[in-house]
Amino acid sequence: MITNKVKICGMKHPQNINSISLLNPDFIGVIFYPYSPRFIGISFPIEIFTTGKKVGVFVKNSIENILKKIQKYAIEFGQIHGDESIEFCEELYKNNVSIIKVIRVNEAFSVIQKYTNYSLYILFDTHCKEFGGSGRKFSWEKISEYAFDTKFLLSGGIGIKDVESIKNVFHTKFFGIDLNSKFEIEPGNKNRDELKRFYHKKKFMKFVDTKGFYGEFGGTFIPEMLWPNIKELENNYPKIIMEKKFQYTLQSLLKDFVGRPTPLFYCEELSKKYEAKIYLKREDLNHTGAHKINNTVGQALLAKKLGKKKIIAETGAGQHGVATATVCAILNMDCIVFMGDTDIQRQAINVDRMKMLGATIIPVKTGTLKDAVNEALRYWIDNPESYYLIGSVVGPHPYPHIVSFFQSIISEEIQQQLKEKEGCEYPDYLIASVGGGSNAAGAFYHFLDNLSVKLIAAEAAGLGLKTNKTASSTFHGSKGVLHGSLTLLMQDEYGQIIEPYSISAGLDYPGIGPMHSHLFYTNRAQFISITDDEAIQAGYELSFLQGIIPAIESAHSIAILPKLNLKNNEVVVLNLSGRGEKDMDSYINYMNLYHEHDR
Ligand SMILES: O=C(O)c1ccccc1NCC(=O)[C@H](O)[C@H](O)COP(=O)(O)O
Repeated sequence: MITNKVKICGMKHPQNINSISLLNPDFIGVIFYPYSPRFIGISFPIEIFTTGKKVGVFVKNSIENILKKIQKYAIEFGQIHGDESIEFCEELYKNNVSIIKVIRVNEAFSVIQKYTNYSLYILFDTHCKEFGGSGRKFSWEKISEYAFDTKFLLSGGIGIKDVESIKNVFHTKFFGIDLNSKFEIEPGNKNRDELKRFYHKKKFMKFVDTKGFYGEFGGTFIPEMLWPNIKELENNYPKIIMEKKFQYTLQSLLKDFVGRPTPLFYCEELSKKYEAKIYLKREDLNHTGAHKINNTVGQALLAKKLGKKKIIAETGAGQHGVATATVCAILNMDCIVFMGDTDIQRQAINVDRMKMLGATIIPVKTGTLKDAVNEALRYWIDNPESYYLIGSVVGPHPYPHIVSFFQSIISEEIQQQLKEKEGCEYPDYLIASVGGGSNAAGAFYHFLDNLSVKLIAAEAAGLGLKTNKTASSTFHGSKGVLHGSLTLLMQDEYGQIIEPYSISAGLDYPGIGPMHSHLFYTNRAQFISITDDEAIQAGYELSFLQGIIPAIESAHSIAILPKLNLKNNEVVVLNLSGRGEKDMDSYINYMNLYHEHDR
């Protein structure tokens, strides 16, 4: 389990506190122990704390002093480090102090019992003569002996290298971690960049287990011949992605080449119509016209680091193919794109774009996206020196994890932008369309554990749920293995894949990624099916109301709006995953047919 709570302890300079507050720690600790090099001083302007619950750290202090400090600085928690008597704790408790009792681990855990009635949390720290801030770890195995109900934080020498082991602490009372000296430039002065990297890494390892399962979905179900390729990727990706240099190159490209951050646009007319506050996350404004490039930049850099020179990719709507060809062009890599011939016809302009960017297109006979994936996997078996750059949160582990992580920039930005615009980091509703599910995975990512955010996934119902022309994988799907992972897919009684259909080339995939299957099974996200008709109408509505022609994939999300019972002032964020130029023929043909039918 990876816990969400982080306490950052021991800053003593106002400027430093200010900049660390911007990372939104859950708790900020200041030290009132004069013998500590992190002692906050006698008169400190503590009103500068902007976020996080304030924790005062006290060692062998008197009750009177503790209460005075707590009152003066409006402190919310008293962390006590001495060998306090039970009467001492009781007195603080009676004075409404929320106690964090520190247990220096070399004591028998039975000693904790007497404190549990009066402490809100226990903080386990390494036993040392300084009482805290030693930078030394204790053996976390000992924690398995802890059997009381009070939640605990882990502390003592925790650094950036510990993220993996934190994730492997399985204890129901494990509540948070405390960071201190391992993130310092000098005592009392925290290194914001290092802390940022820690947060980043912690978020990265969230949700998926080490074998690539999201709950019961995911994993690696592949032919033996692919095993070495997958293992090479699995063994190297966390290390490479977390490297400072890799992150620097990735962030620079996202900013200067892709054009991030994309705007969060308030839609006045849509908001009036649906009586809510509706925002669009403008992924359509990315270079190449969709969210797909967030992932291709990341994976192509990863491939380069692995020493690969040739990229292979599949594409449905052509957006992933174009994004891959674009990145290969700028990074000077060979690019082969597999594409179903049905899609080649529907997305002719994207085919031309890929060719112009230098990619080789391999048509897959009588096929769409699923056939393109099959063919790409076959090619990869025969050409293991190449890198398979998957475009959605599908495929064997670690692909769903890698793709969702590279797309998580979407929700990271939404959080920051909502804070600026609404003063709150999260919306009431977050809506995104799901084919394989990469744009939705990115838009949901940082909100997954905030249960007050209602996650809505728009699936393609095609001509209707009751027809055989549909791509609603949750409605028609059952558990099975698709393209290397256990997930929900549309299959017949013999386990053969049912051909999906949607007017949107990007949504007619016969399954959804394992993360989405898990969100569906656990009811964390609601999946709503949208017909071609509804999507096209919604695409026209967004065009004339807001001046934005959406990709038909994204129009499925717009079509969700009338289906929600929105209340005034509820904040809705819709991920506008792509722009509609590539779909002009489909829009126009559909409307012509519609009007012919009317006549
Ligand atoms: O940090 C100090 O100097 C300190 C001194 C005396 C008592 C407590 C102190 N720190 C408060 C903490 O709870 C620390 O964050 C905890 O001991 C972990 O520190 P570290 O080992 O440096 O990560």
